[in-house]
This record gives sequence, structure tokens and C-alpha cells, in this order.
Amino acid sequence: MMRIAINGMGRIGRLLFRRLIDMDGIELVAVNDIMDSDNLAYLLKYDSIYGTFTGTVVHAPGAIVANGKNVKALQQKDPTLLPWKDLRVDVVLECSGSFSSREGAEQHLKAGARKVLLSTTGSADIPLLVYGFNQHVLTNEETIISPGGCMTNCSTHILYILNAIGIKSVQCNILHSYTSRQELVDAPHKQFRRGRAAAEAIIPVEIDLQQSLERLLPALKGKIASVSTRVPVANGAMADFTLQLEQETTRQEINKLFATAAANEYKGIIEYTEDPLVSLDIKGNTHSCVIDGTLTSVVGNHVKLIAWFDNEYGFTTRMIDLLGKMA
Ligand SMILES: NC(=O)c1ccc[n+]([C@@H]2O[C@H](COP(=O)([O-])OP(=O)(O)OC[C@H]3O[C@@H](n4cnc5c(N)ncnc54)[C@H](O)[C@@H]3O)[C@@H](O)[C@H]2O)c1
Repeated sequence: MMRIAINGMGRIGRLLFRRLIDMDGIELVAVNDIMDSDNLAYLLKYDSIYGTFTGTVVHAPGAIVANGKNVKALQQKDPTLLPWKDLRVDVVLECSGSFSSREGAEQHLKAGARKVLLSTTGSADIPLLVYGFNQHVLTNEETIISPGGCMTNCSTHILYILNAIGIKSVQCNILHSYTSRQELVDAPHKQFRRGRAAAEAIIPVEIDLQQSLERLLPALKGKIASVSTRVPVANGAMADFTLQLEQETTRQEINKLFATAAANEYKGIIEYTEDPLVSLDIKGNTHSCVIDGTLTSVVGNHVKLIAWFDNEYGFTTRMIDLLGKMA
């Protein structure tokens, strides 16, 4: 039985809670957030994206009881003060977004956890393991690991597969639902545009996707540019890749490449579809990316490829996959 704690019960932390509570081989022993646990229990029960929890979830003093299982609920801002040693926590799922550097994540180890799995890319000194790409390099020695972000999980496979033809350059724009790292109404923000009303505008934001892709695919260093455009929907993302390949290709060749990958070695990681999807259709999809073959277009060696993903559900699926490798 792997003993798990979740630090940061936001969108990602709560979705992991819902998915892990009844999972074989997992014991969810504690959650921690700076917010009150009765509020967390309420948000676990009623979710604006994925609907009402199908089991039972109630708040008890110092605990959240879900499907009859008692999960300790802590309210501690400083991770070094968390009782991970007493609770014999094997892995902390660090989902607060506040401890994504090595120094930050190490605080959970100091508190007595054996290992930490981030919910984002993290600093460059933390091993970056994208499930379905390089998770096999994980050794038992690693105590802090990163699964990449949702955008990295989508893009890595696509660029790796297309680089079999040869990529000269790639421009990537991830059209992404708004997140809590934006403001709902206009407010001051270090990245000015993230401070603009999230549900009112199409908002380009700076991202670190290029850096993580260059770490994973060093052969593409200097060939990648990326931006994310936040759009007024609460869930879902559409990645739009424009590539110059080393040689001319066809729409049929590109689609065949991805349809074959999805049906074989990338089964469960990549999906290929020719259905006329919109972003809502991707809700609850467990794949890292869903290639939309209807939108592939090619002019000579110039390729446009579109992939959908559920930034929450698809991503937490990969975190859970990676967790399974952390025994
Ligand atoms: N939402 C997404 O689509 C998505 C996808 C992939 C990765 N991520 C990454 O996951 C992380 C969390 O994202 P989110 O969307 O769940 O954010 P969120 O804002 O919904 O949740 C963050 C939670 O952490 C809590 N928190 C803040 N400081 C804390 C502290 N010191 N100790 C404990 N808890 C604390 C907050 O109260 C909140 O409940 C971020 O790093 C984000 O980049 C998010």
C-alpha cells in the first residue's frame, strides 16, 4: 500500500483526491491546504467542471471522509511543519504550485516524506519525466520528480514523432482555458495580461513550454517558439502547431503517422480522431493529446497540426501513471 498526501487542494489536488480515494494500492492519508477543510470538502463534493462527486464526502473535525475513508485534513502553510514522518507518507503530490523548485519541494522530505511528485515542470534541477516518453529512466534514487505540465505532456510526443521526418522549426500556440493563475476581474499582476478579466478576453500569456521541450528533446534546441492564449472557457485546451519540416509531406502521411502511433506504441497516451470536436468534447479525456486529423493541413513542407487535451483530467492521468512507477 502506497501512502499518499496531497499538498494544495486546488483544481489539480482535488481531482487527484477524487481519483485516488478508491484506487487499489493507494492509501490517501492526508491533504493539506491553507484554506479551511470544510470548504475543501464542499469543493470536493461540488465541482463546476466534472460535476457532483458520485460517492459520499463529508467534513469531520480535522478530516475529510470520502466514501467512508478518513483522510486527515491539515491547514499548514509551512511544509517543514507537516507531520509526514508520523503519517509515514511515501509520496507527497505537491499541487500548490508554490514549492516547485528543488529547495521548495525538499521541505516535504525534511518533514519526513520519502518522495515528492510535482504537478508541474518545476526547476531545471528536477528530473523531468513525461509519461509515455522517458518515464523508464526513473530510478529508485530520485526523491523529487516532475511529470512536466499539461502542455509539455501534449507537445513532447507530437514533436518527437514529427522529428522522424525532421523538424526545421516549430511555432506552437496552446489555446488554453483560463486558470487560477489569472484574475477573474482586472487586477495588478506581474505579467500584465494575466491580470485582465479571464472570462472576458482572449489573453496571450508567457509560458515556459519551450524550455521544458528543449530539455526533453535537445535535438530541437533553438528550433521551438511557444505562446499560450488563454480563452474564456473553464476547461480544455487546443494546441496549434505550425512546423517547417526538412522535407515535403502530405496531410495523409502526417495523419497516418499519428493514427498508427495512437493505435500502437502510444495507445492510451495519444488518441487520433476525425470527429468534428469542440473543446467541451475533450472533458474527462485521459489522453495527453487527441490529434484532430480533420484539421491537419500541409503546404509543401509547411505543416499545421491541431491536438486537443483536457488540461486537468488528461494531466492527472499522467501523474497517476507516474505515481505507479514511484514505489
Ligand atoms: N489547472 C491546470 O490546468 C493545471 C494543469 C497542469 C498543471 N497545473 C499545475 O498544478 C499546480 C496547481 O494548479 P491548480 O490549477 O490546481 O491551482 P489552484 O490555484 O486551483 O490550486 C492551488 C491550491 O494550493 C493551495 N495553496 C497555496 N499555497 C499553499 C501552501 N503554502 N500550502 C498548501 N497549499 C497551498 C491553494 O489554497 C489552492 O487550493 C500549478 O503549479 C499548475 O501550474 C495546473
